[in-house]
Amino acid sequence: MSDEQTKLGELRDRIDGIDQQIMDLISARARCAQEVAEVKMTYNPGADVFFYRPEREAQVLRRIKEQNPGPLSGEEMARLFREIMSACLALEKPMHIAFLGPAGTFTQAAALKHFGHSVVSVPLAAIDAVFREVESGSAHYGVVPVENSTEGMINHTLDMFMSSPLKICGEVQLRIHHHLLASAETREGEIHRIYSHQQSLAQCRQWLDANRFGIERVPVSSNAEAARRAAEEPGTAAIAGDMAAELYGLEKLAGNIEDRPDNTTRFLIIGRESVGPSGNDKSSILVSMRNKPGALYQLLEPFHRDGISLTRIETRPSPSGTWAYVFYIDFEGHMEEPKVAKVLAEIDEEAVELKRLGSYPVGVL
Ligand SMILES: C=C(O[C@@H]1C=C(C(=O)O)C=C[C@H]1O)C(=O)O
Repeated sequence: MSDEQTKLGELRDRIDGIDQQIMDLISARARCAQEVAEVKMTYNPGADVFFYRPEREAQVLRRIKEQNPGPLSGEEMARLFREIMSACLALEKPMHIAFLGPAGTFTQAAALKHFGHSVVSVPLAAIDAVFREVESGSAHYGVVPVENSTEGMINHTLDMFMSSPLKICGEVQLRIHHHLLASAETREGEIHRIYSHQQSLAQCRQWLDANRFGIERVPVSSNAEAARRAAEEPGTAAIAGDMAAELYGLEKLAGNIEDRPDNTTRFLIIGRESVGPSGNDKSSILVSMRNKPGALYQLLEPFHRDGISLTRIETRPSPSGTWAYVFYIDFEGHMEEPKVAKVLAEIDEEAVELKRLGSYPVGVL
């Protein structure tokens, strides 16, 4: 045996030993999580016990990122632990997660990034269908897109909160990389039409103008639908992400064609239960004010006075009348914090309506 082979043999023996230890430890962890579930059931007999605790999971992942010794990056280590927690939780009851489908959308990628792969992900055709599925209890949680760094807010999602009783339970951000995709049978020169979702066409507008000028762009209901069509219709291409490319067996003609390299979409996790404080939280509210001078100032002043940072404010037309507005506001902090509770109580006195959409951990992954 050569020196190289001897050394490799030793290292592989060590890896085998370490793998055995990792497996034993993961199994011990899984048994602990099972015991947590038993304790929750014992102390809440007959209740519909929520095993999943978003604030606790956020704390676990944050600690992993902070204490990770390397050489793996904190993100990578947290991703591995995300999957371990997901598998442990699924021992009790795999969660059903409704998302804006079809299979292969960025929303599905966001759902799996947030919950890990040991969930049942349920594709639905529209944002309001995702809300209904969670409201009815058919799904435990839902995942919907809310804003994109290039294209702005997804108004349909914001407007759903005006009428829905659901809470925001979490957020997850996903870097969005778009590719120009076609089936193996389609040659580049034959492409006469490019399918994609409206948002994605907008996110790649400059690239398309510079590189595929004059080719028809056809908006469809999702990127996954675009990929499905490109797979079926010769002479067409799709703009979509890796998941859709893989699902429909498409080849990449050009990769990462989004105009802005930091192109990111933020998704919300919606559920029926409020989430407790995790130590690093955000909150969202909807407020409608009386239409009088200084109304917006009056709304924002208490936040400023108490040093609460707003992370987003968005204006939407109110469903109740022409030229009436509803403000959608995200800010730092949890509604159970006294300072936040005080500001919200003040706003409640002045507002026509204040709807608390929820407090939730700042996205960790
Ligand atoms: C174990 C618990 O239940 C679930 C599983 C977790 C885990 O595997 O670490 C964390 C939070 C919950 O989603 C718990 O509440 O601590």
